[in-house]
Amino acid sequence: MDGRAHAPAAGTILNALANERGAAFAIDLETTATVELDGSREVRGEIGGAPDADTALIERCVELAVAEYGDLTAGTAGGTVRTESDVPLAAGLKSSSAAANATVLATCEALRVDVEPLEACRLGVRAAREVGVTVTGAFDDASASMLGGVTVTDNADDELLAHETVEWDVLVWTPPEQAFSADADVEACRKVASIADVVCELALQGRYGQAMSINGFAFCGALGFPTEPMLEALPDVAGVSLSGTGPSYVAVGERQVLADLRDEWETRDGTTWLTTTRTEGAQRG
Ligand SMILES: Nc1ncnc2c1ncn2[C@@H]1O[C@H](COP(=O)(O)OP(=O)(O)O)[C@@H](O)[C@H]1O
Ligand SMILES: O=C(O)C1=C[C@@H](OP(=O)(O)O)[C@@H](O)[C@H](O)C1
Repeated sequence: MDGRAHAPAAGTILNALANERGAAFAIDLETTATVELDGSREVRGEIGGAPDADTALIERCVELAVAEYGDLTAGTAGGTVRTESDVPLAAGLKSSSAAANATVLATCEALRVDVEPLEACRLGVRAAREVGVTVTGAFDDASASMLGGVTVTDNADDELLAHETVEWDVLVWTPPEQAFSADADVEACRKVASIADVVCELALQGRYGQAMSINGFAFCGALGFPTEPMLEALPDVAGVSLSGTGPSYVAVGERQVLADLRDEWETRDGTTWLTTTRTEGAQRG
């Protein structure tokens, strides 16, 4: 019983580490998961190109999806899961959400069951909480990846507050470091909670660019990332922010403005992508 699915990465509008409310937008980088269920009673995970990375998240996603939707008497417990990804791991671009969503959907495909997208998304969030790769559950990132477009969420109860389709050009810069969400300084983030409340209000009003830039300054301050990349982007972009807990930065705005900014961001080490938002979220097949 085989299944395959893919899910996009995302960039940040509001980091949920301050007040558990978050907002994110799907971007055109993606992760593909392939699941084979063989009744072997154990799930073995593999991450393409990263043999030493932690496979607990995708293994737990398969286990939970089989337990929830599989017929265990039909020999579905156990098997293999493999991801292939364009999304750098632990770079603030929601590699974990993309991997979890793709894996849950690939398992549903292998089981030949239809599951409502937000239900599948919440299962991946549960897996992320159980294996400890998240602080709040990151339903903001997971829902943006699952649905496409922008989502605003309350991660305290995995509630979707807003979902909007957007078509933006996006510039991403990923320095050559990693920053695992589970290691983030949550106490420092909580100090900017009153600023995060304002960012949330702006996001709920659809003022995403302003929301992003305020988020960026607040969380660069709280997490100790430089604001220079943001100042290089402003005032010409519509919005710019540290993405997630870093180290990546994302900017949105006119394509030519972003192309000029890319020339500046490219003088630093790392990788830049001039890409777009994704209106279509995670898909089976
Ligand atoms: N392609 C992938 N396949 C399987 N697991 C992945 C993949 N990408 C990320 N993960 C899981 O997510 C963890 C990183 O999550 P996190 O620190 O939140 O980074 P990000 O901001 O990229 O989501 C990794 O340690 C790994 O467990
Ligand atoms: O673990 C979490 O609860 C979160 C991690 C952060 O994202 P990254 O995983 O991209 O750093 C953050 O932006 C998100 O709102 C919540």
